[in-house]
Amino acid sequence: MQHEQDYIDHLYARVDALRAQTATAVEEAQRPDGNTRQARVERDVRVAERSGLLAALNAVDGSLCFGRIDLSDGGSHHIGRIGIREDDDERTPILIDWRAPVARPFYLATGHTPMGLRRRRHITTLGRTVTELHDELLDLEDAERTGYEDPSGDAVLLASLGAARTGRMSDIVRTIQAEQDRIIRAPHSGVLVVEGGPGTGKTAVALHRAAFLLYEHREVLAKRAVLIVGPNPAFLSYIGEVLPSLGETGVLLATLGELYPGIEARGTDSPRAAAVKGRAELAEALRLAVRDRQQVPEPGEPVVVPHDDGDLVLDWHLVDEAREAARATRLQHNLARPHFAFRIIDALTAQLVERIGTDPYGGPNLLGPDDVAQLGKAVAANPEVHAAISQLWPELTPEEFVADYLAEPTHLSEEDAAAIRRPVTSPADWTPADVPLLDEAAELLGEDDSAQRAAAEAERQERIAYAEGVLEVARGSESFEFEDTESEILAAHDIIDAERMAERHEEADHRSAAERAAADRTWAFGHIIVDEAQELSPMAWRLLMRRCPTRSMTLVGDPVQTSEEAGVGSWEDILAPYVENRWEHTRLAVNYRTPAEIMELAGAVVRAEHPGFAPPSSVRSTGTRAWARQVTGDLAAEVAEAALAQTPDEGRLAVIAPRRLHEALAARLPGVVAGAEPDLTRHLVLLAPRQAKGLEFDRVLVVEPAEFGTSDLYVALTRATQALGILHESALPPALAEALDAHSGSGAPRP
Ligand SMILES: Nc1ncnc2c1ncn2[C@@H]1O[C@H](COP(=O)(O)OP(=O)(O)OP(=O)(O)O)[C@@H](O)[C@H]1O
Repeated sequence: MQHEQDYIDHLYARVDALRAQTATAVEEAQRPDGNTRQARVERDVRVAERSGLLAALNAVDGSLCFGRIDLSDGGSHHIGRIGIREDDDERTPILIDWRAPVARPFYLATGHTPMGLRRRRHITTLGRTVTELHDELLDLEDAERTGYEDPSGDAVLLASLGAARTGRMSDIVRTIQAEQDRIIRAPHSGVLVVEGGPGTGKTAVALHRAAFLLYEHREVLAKRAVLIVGPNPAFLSYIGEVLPSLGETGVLLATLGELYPGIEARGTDSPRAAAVKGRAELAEALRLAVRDRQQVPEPGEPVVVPHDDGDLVLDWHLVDEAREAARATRLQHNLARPHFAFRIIDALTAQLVERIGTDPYGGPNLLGPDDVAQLGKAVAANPEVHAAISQLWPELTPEEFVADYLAEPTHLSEEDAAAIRRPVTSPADWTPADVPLLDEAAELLGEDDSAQRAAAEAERQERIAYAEGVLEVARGSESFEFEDTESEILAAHDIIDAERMAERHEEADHRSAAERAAADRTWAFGHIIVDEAQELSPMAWRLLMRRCPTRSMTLVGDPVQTSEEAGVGSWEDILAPYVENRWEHTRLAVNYRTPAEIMELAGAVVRAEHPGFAPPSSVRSTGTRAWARQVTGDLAAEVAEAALAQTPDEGRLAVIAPRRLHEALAARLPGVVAGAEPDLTRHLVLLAPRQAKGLEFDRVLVVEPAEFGTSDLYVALTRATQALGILHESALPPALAEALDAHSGSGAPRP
């Protein structure tokens, strides 16, 4: 133990030295040092490089090193959250990043396939103090014993699974299991689907995969960013600390409702409305609705444009011709509009030329080319003409267009139109299901961004000039001790081309790639991870696929837990339109969260609907069975009483109840606000079943389960890591009652 303590002390001494050095460098670099270009360049380089390093060093403090592998050839490596090198001439690695190939046997080696290892050691620390060691012998011939042998090999895993929850997901880097490791390190390209029941570590694996990909493909991914899509804001805050704890910040976490810049979709739809808005047919309906906005007057009812030299007339024939010509460009609505306008202006000018220049004696038109050009300009500048063009082919923003469409939906059955008909009168009315419609509209309408593009090119030139200065400085600056020599922080030295450097650092824009991506609807992400992927509608998939033209994606989900009516039940249905059958499917089968006793109940509930259903097998049992109690008095009062009695001092309790009970419950539960985004860091949390998706708590009280659909009930029952109780007024769903009875045959505890 002392030996490990000494080693860890040495690692921390190195980290402290690096940190002090870095903090001073950041401080110095931030000091105003004149306004010259060179000074600005130097300062930006230093601040950017050192701040990134400092953030990573701070993130891993207290949990730096967690393992050691002893090799058959006598060597050994310590494994940690980041890589660190010694301050010597060889820059000897003294801590190996868990993502490096050298660390891989730590996760995969078995007695059967030892991968060159003699021993695997788990090091547990509290702050900087080593508290426990657990060794696994992988070479059974090896007679040497350390006294820390863990014959089962899973003491560290079981301790972490049984630990009290904090309301924030923690990383699993110490105990990644082999089946999970293979997914985390799977190749970057293509679509990988990870399916598994509740608690099988899908979310954990997805997040560690993001960290791994950022390490392995930093060059591309730091520039293009990784997008992680989760079901709701509470879930994102639940998982939000996992990547920073691994030293990674270059990731954008977002719900679907946040993926249209400028809109915060906080409104709610009825399940039926969300389902209709999510259907793929909406794409065609919107396309046709855009065409409907390109109008021609009825025959015999021309649009008349008042003019000093006599009214100008836009009849059916003339407008139709202009419209066909504009459509023939195959440009999006707003981009084709100038073509339409040009034809109309041309035709109106011809009318004027005809009227003004006609030779009363029958000769050729009296106007010369200059006169005609002059008239054309006057027509083009005429506000009445503009008004007529806008009436026939309006310039539309996606927001205006979708709001108009929702006020009067077209190209849908009357029933579907009625389900989604709703005025959008303020930005607060937008719902998450509207976001894919807005995005679709933006694609159909197009944006005349030629001015922005010219400005961007000018800015790019400026950046290249600036990067030349950056290179000068970067070449002279010292490197860091990160073991990862490919790290973005280090790589400034290797880059010889100022143009690439300009693209890569984009120093003129101080936002990170993730920040820039968040503000840009057309951003192409380097990789997209979708959690609870089964819930997304076909329209949402269209949006996500547009954000990832390379189709480098990891989709994790569990079709059995689908609760959204709009959700797509099968991976084939989701993916076939985009990648046909070119996608990998992989399954996780072990439940690390829910004890076996609870999982049996949850499995029975689903089996009542799907007889062949096999839930994932739980890795542990607690010996504590679930309990249920029928309430005859005031349900909210009894739930509150039970919740308060059982809220742990350490850890978390969730009450999962139908929304209709939330106000009554919130009134009785301290610190709980009905309708608000739940604060998961509180010891007691109130949730509707759908808000519970993806989350977990030490204890869970499920209230009135007869009001939940099967998948919602399955989700609710599988959230507990320790204990589950059920309180109900109405009869229990029969499958649940039966399963509880089977348990109580052996005496289920009733509090
Ligand atoms: N290898 C592991 N070591 C330690 N803990 C793990 C491991 N794998 C998973 N866990 C833990 O198991 C719990 C469930 O994991 P996670 O939330 O990722 O499951 P999930 O499959 O996404 O579940 P759900 O479908 O219910 O959302 C988490 O507490 C996670 O930290």
